[in-house]
Order: sequence, then structure tokens, then C-alpha cells
Amino acid sequence: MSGPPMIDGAFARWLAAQAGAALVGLRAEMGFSDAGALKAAGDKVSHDLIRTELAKWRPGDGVLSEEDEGSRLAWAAEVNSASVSRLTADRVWIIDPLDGTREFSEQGRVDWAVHVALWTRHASTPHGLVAGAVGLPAQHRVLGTDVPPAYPPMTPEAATMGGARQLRLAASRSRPPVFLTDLAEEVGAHLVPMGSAGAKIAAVITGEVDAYIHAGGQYEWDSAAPVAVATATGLHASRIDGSALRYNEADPRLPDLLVCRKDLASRLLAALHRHCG
Ligand SMILES: Nc1ncnc2c1ncn2[C@@H]1O[C@H](COP(=O)(O)O)[C@@H](OP(=O)(O)O)[C@H]1O
Ligand SMILES: [Mg+2]
Repeated sequence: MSGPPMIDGAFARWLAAQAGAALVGLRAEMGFSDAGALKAAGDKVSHDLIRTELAKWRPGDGVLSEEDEGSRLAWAAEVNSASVSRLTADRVWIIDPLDGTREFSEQGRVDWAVHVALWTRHASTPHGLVAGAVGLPAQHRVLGTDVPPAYPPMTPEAATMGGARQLRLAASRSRPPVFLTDLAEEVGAHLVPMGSAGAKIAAVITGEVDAYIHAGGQYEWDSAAPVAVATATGLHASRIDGSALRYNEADPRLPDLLVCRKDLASRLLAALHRHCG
């Protein structure tokens, strides 16, 4: 019997591709006249598909999903954390079935993504992410830890900061951190507004932008898969105070992060310290 790949990284890529194809089909079928209906259907179709395949092919693993009330409310007072199975599981899939839901509902936009990451309790890295894939269906690509992309090229202009080419900082289209305009001016950068944390981190991975800074709110599922791929590629990924990103915590809120090439990390962290430390 043929099935999806056995190896977790390749399985994550397969799952992201399956969900991506379903989402592309949904956009074609529903059109863009009712954005609210398209967003709701996109979240549901992708979540149901990923949940079904995980239950079938990885039945013993835990799941933390944006669309799953049970895992989402693990920190809330009314939920007994002992009853949340992912908190005692050794392997937990952290998924965002549709990241950049808003952009998904806008015709022509390609900055939306499917996130599939695997966290394990005994991983050797602080973030604990051992596999991951970021599907970018409208860009016809999936980035994954199974075949980590090449480290992005470093141009001499970017290395000198303030040289001929300005640094490019990806930022949320709809909720950029309030300090980011001042910070960008200070480090000689210009902002590149984009939807979806996955699409922005993918843009750092491919070298389209030099860094992604976010603050003010996000959850583990918004960054787990893209951070897994970014770090497999050798990029820097941390909280904006430089501390480690941690996943499968009882409280899945993970409100800020910096992803960039390693050569830029200390300068951007110093600037972040000045602007919001
Ligand atoms: N202040 C905030 N609070 C909570 N979530 C936020 C947030 N800012 C961004 N996000 C989430 O991070 C993802 C990327 O956001 P953005 O496109 O603005 O960069 C989106 O995920 P979803 O599309 O999965 O909801 C969005 O909901
Ligand atoms: Mg998201």
C-alpha cells in the first residue's frame, strides 16, 4: 500500500502540499466576492484535511493547531492543563492550516501559507522543532527541512548597512509593530509590507528581504514551521530580546520574533533593544 512519506520532514512537506492544493481549489471554486466566507472555508478545509491525515498517519502524536479549541485554550483558567494531551506528548505537530487568512481572501495575493511543524520533547535545540514545511501554494513552492534551502546570499551593500542598497525589513501589512518605522530609519532599512508570518520568513530564507521583525502578538503556530525551516537553513531566529523561541508551551502565545541572516542579528538586536528594550 502506498502512502505518504514515512520520514517526518518529507511527510510535513507532503501534508503542506496536500492542504495547499485544496486551498488553491477552494479559491478557484468560491471566487473572491465574499471574503468572509472564503476565509472561513479556507481555515476549515485545510484544518480538516491536516487533522484527518495526522490522525491516519501519525495517530500517536499530539497536535497544536490554530483552529483547534482544545489545544488553543491550554493556558486558560477553565482548562485543566493535565487534560491537554500535547503537554505530556513526546511528539507534537504544530500547525497553522492557513497563515495569512486575510491575504488568502484577496484576489491576486500570493502571501499566504500552510504551516506544518513537528516539535519533540528530546530535541537538541531550544525550540524543539525537528521538522517542518511551509507551503506557499500561490507561489508554487514548499520550503521544508527535508531539503533545506541554501543560505541566502549576502551582498556587500547589505553587509555594510547604509551602503548602496538599503536593508529590506519584512513587516506585517496590517499590524506592524509601532516602533518599526523609527527602527528602520535608524538602521537604514526600508519596510516591505507583506501578509503571513510564513510568507515573510520564506522571503528571508530566499533572500528577497534581509529580515522579519514582529512584535505585539502572535501564537506558536504562526512561526513554528517557518522557524524550523529558517534554522535548518542556518538563519538566526529568536525573540526580539535575543532569547530562544520555545514551542509547545502551555501558553501558546509567542508575541514577537526576529528572523534574519546571522551577520545582521547582533545589529538588529541592539536596535531592537534601543527601540523596545
Ligand atoms: N498582534 C497580533 N496578535 C495576534 N496575532 C497576530 C498579531 N499580529 C499578527 N498576528 C498573526 O500572525 C499571522 C501573520 O500576521 P500578518 O499577516 O499581519 O503578518 C496572522 O496569522 P493568521 O493569518 O493565521 O491568523 C495573524 O493573525
Ligand atoms: Mg497564522
